[in-house]
Amino acid sequence: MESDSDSDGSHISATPPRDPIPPPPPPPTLLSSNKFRFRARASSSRSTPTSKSPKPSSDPKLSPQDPSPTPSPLYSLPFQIRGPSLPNRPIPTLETLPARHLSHFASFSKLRRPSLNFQDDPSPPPPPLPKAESDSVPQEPKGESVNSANFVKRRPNLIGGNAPLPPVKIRKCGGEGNFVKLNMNRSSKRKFVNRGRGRNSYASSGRKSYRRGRRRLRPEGGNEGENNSVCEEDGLVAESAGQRQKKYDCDLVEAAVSSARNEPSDENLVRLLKVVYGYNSFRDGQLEAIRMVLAGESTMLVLPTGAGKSLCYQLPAMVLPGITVVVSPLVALMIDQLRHLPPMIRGGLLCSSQTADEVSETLRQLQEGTIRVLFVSPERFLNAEFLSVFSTNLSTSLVVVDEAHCISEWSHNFRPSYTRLRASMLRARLNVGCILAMTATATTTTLHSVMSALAIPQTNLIQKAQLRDNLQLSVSLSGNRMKDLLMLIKSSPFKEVQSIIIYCKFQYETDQISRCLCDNNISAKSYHSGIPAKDRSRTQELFCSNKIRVVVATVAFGMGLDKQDVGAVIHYRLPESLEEYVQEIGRAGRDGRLSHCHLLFDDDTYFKLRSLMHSEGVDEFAVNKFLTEVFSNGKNSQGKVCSLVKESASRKFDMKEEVMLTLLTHLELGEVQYLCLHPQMNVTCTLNFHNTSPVLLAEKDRVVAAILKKSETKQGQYVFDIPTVANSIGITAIDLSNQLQNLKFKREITYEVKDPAYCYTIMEVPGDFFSLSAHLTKWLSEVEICTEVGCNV
Ligand SMILES: Nc1ncnc2c1ncn2[C@@H]1O[C@H](COP(=O)(O)OP(=O)(O)OP(=O)(O)O)[C@@H](O)[C@H]1O
Repeated sequence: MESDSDSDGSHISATPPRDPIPPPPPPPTLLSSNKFRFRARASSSRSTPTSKSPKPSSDPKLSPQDPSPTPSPLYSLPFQIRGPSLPNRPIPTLETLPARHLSHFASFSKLRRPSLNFQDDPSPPPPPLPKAESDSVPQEPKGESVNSANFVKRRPNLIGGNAPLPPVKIRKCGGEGNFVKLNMNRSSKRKFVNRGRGRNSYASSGRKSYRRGRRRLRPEGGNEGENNSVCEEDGLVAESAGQRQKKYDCDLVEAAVSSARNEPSDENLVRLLKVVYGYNSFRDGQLEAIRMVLAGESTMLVLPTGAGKSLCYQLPAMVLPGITVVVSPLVALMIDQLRHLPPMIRGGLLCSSQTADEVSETLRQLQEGTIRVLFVSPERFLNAEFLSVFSTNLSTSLVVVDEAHCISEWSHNFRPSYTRLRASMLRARLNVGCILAMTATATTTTLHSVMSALAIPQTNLIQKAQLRDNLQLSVSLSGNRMKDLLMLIKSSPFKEVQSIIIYCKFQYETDQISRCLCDNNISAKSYHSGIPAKDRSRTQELFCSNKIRVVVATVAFGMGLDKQDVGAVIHYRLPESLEEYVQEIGRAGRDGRLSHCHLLFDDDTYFKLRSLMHSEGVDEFAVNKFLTEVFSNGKNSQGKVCSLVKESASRKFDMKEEVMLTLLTHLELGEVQYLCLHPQMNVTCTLNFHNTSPVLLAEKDRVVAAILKKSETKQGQYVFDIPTVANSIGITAIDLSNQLQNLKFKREITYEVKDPAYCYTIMEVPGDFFSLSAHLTKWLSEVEICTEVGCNV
């Protein structure tokens, strides 16, 4: 019933509402060394005009006969599409340039639409795009809704201290790694067989096992995976993880950990790196970060995607005495990180897709000290059972906040529940002094707010250059995106690319495009937060093991994706901000090879996005109405759990869900604590009685009696609000759902729950709703302004 929201990525919100208003004064610069090395360049002299005539296509599905709407190039056209099935047709490109020429992050809303009169462009305009006529090429739907859900927030370490260190005990391991078993896979009939030599005992009891390293996943009795194709993790190291794993020598590892504990010198750390990972040297920024963490210094680490941030907590996790807690925004990301832990580090994860038994088992192993690295979602910090484990004598040495930019309301991935992650809270709840915040993308303002929330001194920022010379960027104006996308993908250089990610804005688009690609014999799958977690996870596996060529995804895909050989990223629509664009193209070419990033630009999306940015502002009246509803139970609700159904509230107040959650989080964590948020849950229950009559059952069971009292009956079914029934008999919603489970187990009832809702307890009713609404609205609009202008980037 409880929904942590950690499972689907749907809570990775889009940028908070924006308002294109003049920029605020720049916040203080952090460190002079922090500068991204992108250079702004509006146009490139490398552009080469082309004027080839279109030839008829031999591809029956794409017969370009119609000289229809001449695509207006924004700039000259260096980008040629040639292929057997296509005419020599230039895709009109805005620019083709390496990624390092990107300007500092800024909002796309600030992009000035380049003039189309070619006055800057001495070259003749390109020939018209030929019209492709194909049954399998659907036309762009007109008038799409833009309201889609897809728019998506010291105690010193003991090294060198006096505290006793636990003995260095390295798990005797072969090639096995950390298994992830989640009930999200329960419905799958497929079983994956671990080809490693052993298995981790910490794993909970799901049905599907994953193995770390190169995903050698073999479906039992299936064809897929028979060739055991391997997901390349590291283009720099030729040998496979399997080969590396064989080289583990537990005694050597134990000795290396022990030396690093006694003296965390560079030499000892490099030795540990070598014996555990097989790498000869640290990458830029890694050693610096590890040294800081081992010295108990909270650190902000900004390294590009694929630069090796994970190693900066994995290695300390082996050396530090207490456990390492890694906060991650997505279950898929946690699973991936868990899989990639070196086999000698025991890992565990807690997420909403696990059963109560799986959660209890993980917590038990945590208390026993079996788990060294625990992955959790930020919502977990609302969970009393989880926090109670840390109030015992469990020693936590390090908290890692992965994708730390989600903390900042100025960031493009702001996630309200990340706001909870403050140094004071972590210190109070986990008794931890050292925090490592990691991100690949952050503006100066984002960094500033993350570091201030986590009390990371400005001097403890490690930020390395984000040069990605191997990314070739291009843009084309597109009249019919679907058709142009197909042409693009079937033409050089994209047709030679094995792994491609296509980013879309809307969920329906991803499904539509993947179907269209499959119709055209291009293996593709869609990925968005509306797809069940197990299917998304399967899609990611298939992509990583090169069983499918294309993933068509919303923003939900890619954070933490460790696939080195993604050869192309195509943006089907303009992303909302340059920051988002940079993060998404960063998934290409992590193996250092030349990779291609193409953006299909169109006026429609540009104006639609721009108007969205104007229209998303929340007005004071709506905030006032929202507050009135939130506190509608007023003082009578003392200690009782109130709920606000997300979907209906969003419609009623015309507010996006993440704006509502932002407001609620502010009401909890602002200057005055007006409320206390609980985990989100489905609050509407529809129940059927089976064996015993409801009245008889109610005589023996007070829960049933309360249900009968507080329900509406609809066609013989009892419909009730879970918090209302729980409040009426003074139990928690969790207790209530446990009792319902019991009754279900005894075959007395069956029930279904729906309507995800924010749940909270009122701590204090605001005295003046008007001034609070004014304050909150002002705060939100400051966020908007700052996000709009890219905040001093
Ligand atoms: N010192 C090193 N030498 C060689 N390879 C390394 C080194 N450190 C890390 N790697 C490899 O680089 C790859 C990427 O590492 P990792 O996944 O930690 O990157 P990341 O920075 O966390 O990326 P993302 O931002 O996408 O999460 C991994 O395969 C890892 O084994």
